[in-house]
Amino acid sequence: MPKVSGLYAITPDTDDSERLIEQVSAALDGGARVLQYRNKGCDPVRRLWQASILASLARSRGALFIVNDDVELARAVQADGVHVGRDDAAVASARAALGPAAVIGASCYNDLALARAAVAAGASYVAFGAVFSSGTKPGAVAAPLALFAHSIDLGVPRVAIGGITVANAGQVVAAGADAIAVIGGLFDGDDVAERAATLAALFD
Ligand SMILES: Cc1ncc(COP(=O)(O)OP(=O)(O)O)c(N)n1
Ligand SMILES: Cc1nc(C(=O)O)sc1CCOP(=O)(O)O
Ligand SMILES: [Mg+2]
Repeated sequence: MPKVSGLYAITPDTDDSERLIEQVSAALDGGARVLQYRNKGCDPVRRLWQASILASLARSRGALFIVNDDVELARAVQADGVHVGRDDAAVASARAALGPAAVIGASCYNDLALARAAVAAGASYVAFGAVFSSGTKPGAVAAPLALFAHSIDLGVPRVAIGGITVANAGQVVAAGADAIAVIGGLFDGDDVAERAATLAALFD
C-alpha cells in the first residue's frame, strides 16, 4: 500500500475551480505527496467536477489522492482513498466499500484509544489534531504533540493537522509526525509553491 508521508495538502473550500486548480498545481509542484479534496460547501455537480480534475492532477504528479468524507465520490473519481472522521462513515465500512488496496484515513483528534480502534478496523493512517489552533476549524479539540511519541507502535503513518504553518511545522516533524496536513498555512497566500517546498523539505 502506498505510504502517506511528507506534505499532505488539503484543499480550501472554494467554488473558484480555476484558482483551486492553479493553487493545487503549485502545491504539487512544491512537493506535496498527498492531496485531499475537502469541500464542504459546493454543489454536488461542481464537487464531482473539481474532484475529477484534482484526481488527474495528483495522478500526473505521482501524489496520492484522497477524498474527504465521501466514499461514493472517492469511488466515482477512482481516488486512492477516503478520509473519515467521527461524523462520517466508519473505517470498516469505508474499507469494505473501497477494497483492500484503498488508503483509508481516520481522524483521531487527541485520542490514542480511538487511533488503536481505527487501526484495528482497517485504517491505513491516523490523524491527530488540532496540533495548533486552526483558523479553518476554530473549534477543533487541541491535540498535544507528545501524541506522536506515544503512538509509534500503531504501525501506520501518523498525520498531524490543525494550524500548521511554515513557522511551526518544524516542531511537528521533530515530534515525530509522519506527515503534516495543511490547509490555510499552505493555501492562504500567493506563494503556494514556495510554502509547499519549504514544508516538504522538512521531511528530506
Ligand atoms: C488528514 C485529515 N485529518 C483530519 C481531518 C478532519 O476530518 P473530520 O474530523 O471528519 O473533519 P472534516 O474535515 O470532515 O471537517 C481531515 N479532513 N483530514
Ligand atoms: C479539517 C481539520 N481537522 C482538524 C482536526 O483537528 O481534526 S483541524 C482541521 C483544519 C485544518 O486546517 P488548517 O491547516 O487551515 O488549520
Ligand atoms: Mg469528515
